[in-house]
Amino acid sequence: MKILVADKISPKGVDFFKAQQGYTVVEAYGSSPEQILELVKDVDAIAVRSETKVTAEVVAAAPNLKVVGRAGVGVDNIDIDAATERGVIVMNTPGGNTIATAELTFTHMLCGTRPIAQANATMKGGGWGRKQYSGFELMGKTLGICGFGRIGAEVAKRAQAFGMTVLAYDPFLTDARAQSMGISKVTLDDVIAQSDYITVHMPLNDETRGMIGKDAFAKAKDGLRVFNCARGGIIDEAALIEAVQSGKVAAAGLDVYEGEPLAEDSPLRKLDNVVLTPHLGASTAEAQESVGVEVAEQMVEALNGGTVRNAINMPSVDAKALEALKPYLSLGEALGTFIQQLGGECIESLKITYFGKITELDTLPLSRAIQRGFLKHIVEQVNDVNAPKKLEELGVKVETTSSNTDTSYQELVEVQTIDATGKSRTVGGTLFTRRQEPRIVHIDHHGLEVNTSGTLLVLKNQDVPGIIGFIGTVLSEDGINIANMSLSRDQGEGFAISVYELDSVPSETTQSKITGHKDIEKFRVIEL
Ligand SMILES: NC(=O)c1ccc[n+]([C@@H]2O[C@H](COP(=O)([O-])OP(=O)(O)OC[C@H]3O[C@@H](n4cnc5c(N)ncnc54)[C@H](O)[C@@H]3O)[C@@H](O)[C@H]2O)c1
Ligand SMILES: O=C(O)CC[C@@H](O)C(=O)O
Repeated sequence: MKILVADKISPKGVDFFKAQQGYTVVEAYGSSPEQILELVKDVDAIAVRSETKVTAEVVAAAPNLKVVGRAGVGVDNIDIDAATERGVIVMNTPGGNTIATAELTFTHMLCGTRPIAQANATMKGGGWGRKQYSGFELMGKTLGICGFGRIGAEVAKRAQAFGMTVLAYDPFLTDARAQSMGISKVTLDDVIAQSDYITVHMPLNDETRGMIGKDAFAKAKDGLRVFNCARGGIIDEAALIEAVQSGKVAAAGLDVYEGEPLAEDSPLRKLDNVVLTPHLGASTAEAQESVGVEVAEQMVEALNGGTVRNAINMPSVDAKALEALKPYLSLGEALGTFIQQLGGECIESLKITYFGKITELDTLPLSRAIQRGFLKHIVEQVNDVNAPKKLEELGVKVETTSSNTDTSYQELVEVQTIDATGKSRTVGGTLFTRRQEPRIVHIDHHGLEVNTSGTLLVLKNQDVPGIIGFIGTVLSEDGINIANMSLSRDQGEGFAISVYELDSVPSETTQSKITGHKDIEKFRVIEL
C-alpha cells in the first residue's frame, strides 16, 4: 500500500503507517495543487489536515485511491461527492480535537472580555497603558451557542463554570440533552436577541453561511461579543467589520476566515478589538497526537479490509457489531446479485425487508452489501461507498424496512424488485443456524434451499413428469455436473420452480434446447 501524507500530521501517526508491513509512506507537506496531482498517481490512500484540497481532479488522478483520511473534523477540503462516486472512503477523526478547540474558543472569549492581547502589545512596545485596558466579567452574562455538538457542548460547560447563562440554537439538539446540560434550547432569533456573547460551532454549508450577518447584528444587543472557531463565513466578515466599526459589536475573536490564509490587507487585521488566530483550534500537542494516530489507525484498518470507522460516506460499524454481521454480508451480496438477474431489465425499485432476530443488529452495512451485490454485474468498480449513488443514477429507488411479521425462519432477509411494468420478483435468504451458512430459502415465496455461490439454473415449468430427467440429460450432453438441486411444486397452479446448482454456465446450444421444451415456461442462468 502506498500512503501519501500530504499535510503534517503527528509523527506517531506517520510512524504507525511506516510500521505496517508492505506499506510505503510518502511525506509531502506544503505541496502545490499541481504537485499533489502528480504525487497521487499511484497512491492507495491520502492523509490530510485542512491545507491539502482533495478535489475531484485529485480523485480522478488517483486510480488506486481507496481511502482519504482527515486528521480532524471538517472535511470541507475534500470533494466528498467525487470520492463517493469513485467508491473512495472518506473518514475523519471526530472528537480528537474537541477539547483543544473548545479551550481556544474560551480563550478568545476571555480575550474579548479582558483586553489581554492589546495590553500585551502595548507592554511589548515599551508602554504601560493601565487605564486603557479595563475589561468586563463573564459572570452573569448570557452566551448563545449556535451549533451544540461536541465543541459547542464543551464550551457550554466552561461558560457555566464561569457563571454564564447558556442558550443554544441547534435544530438537532433534543430537549432531554439541553435539560441534562442545564442550558436552554432556543430559536436562532432568541440567541441573537438575548445573548451578550455568541459563538458558532457548526459546519459551513448553505444553511449556516452568513448565519451571523447584517440582519443578525441589527437584531442583537449593543456591545455584542462574537466568536468563530468553527469555519470562516458562518459569521459574515464584511458585516462583522461594519458592526465592529459602528460599535455594535464590542469585541470579536476569530480563528477561521472566509479565505485562508487571511489576506494580508484584510481590514480585520486593523480592528483593535478583534483578536485573530491563524486556524489554531486543533493545534495542541494532545489534539494533534490524538487525531494523527487515530487517522493512521483507522486508515490502515480500512485498507486492510477491516472495520471502517468514522467514515463520512458509508456506514461505520464498530468491530463487535461488524463481527456479528459478517456472515450476513455474503448472504446479502448474493441476494442482491440473484434478484438483479432474476428481476430482468428496467428495475425501478429495490425493497429490502428484515425479519426476526436480524432486526436487532445494525443492518446498514448489510443493506449496502445487498445494493453492491445488485450492481455487481451491471456497474464496474462498485463498493459499499458508491453503491447507493450508482443505484440513484440508474433510477432505482431503494427502500429498507424491518418487519415483526412471523416467518418460518428465526430471521429472514427478503429482497424484492419491481420493474417499470409493475412486475415484482422476490428472493428470501437466511443463515442456517448451526454453521451460519447462507441459503436462499424462497423465490417469489416458493420454498427452496439453495447455496449462495456459483452458477444457478432457475426454472419455471409445468408440473409434469420428465423435466428433471430432461435437464439432467441436456446438461450432461454439455458436460455440466449438477452439484445440487432444489424444487418447489405449486400443485394448485400446476407448475414447479426448481434451481439447479451447476459447475459451469450452460452453452447457448443447451440453453436453446431448454427454451425449446414445451413444458418449460421460462428459465434464467444466474451467476453469483
Ligand atoms: N478551528 C479549528 O481548528 C477547528 C477544530 C475542530 C473543529 N472545527 C470545526 O468546528 C465545527 C464544530 O465541530 P464539532 O466537532 O463540534 O462538530 P459536531 O458535528 O459535533 O457539531 C456540529 C453541530 O452543528 C449542528 N448544526 C448543523 N447544522 C446546523 C444549523 N444549520 N444550525 C445550527 N446548528 C447546526 C449539528 O446539529 C451539530 O450538533 C466544525 O465546523 C468543525 O470543522 C474547527
Ligand atoms: O487540522 C487542523 O489544524 C484544523 C482542524 C479543524 O479545522 C477541524 O475541522 O478539525
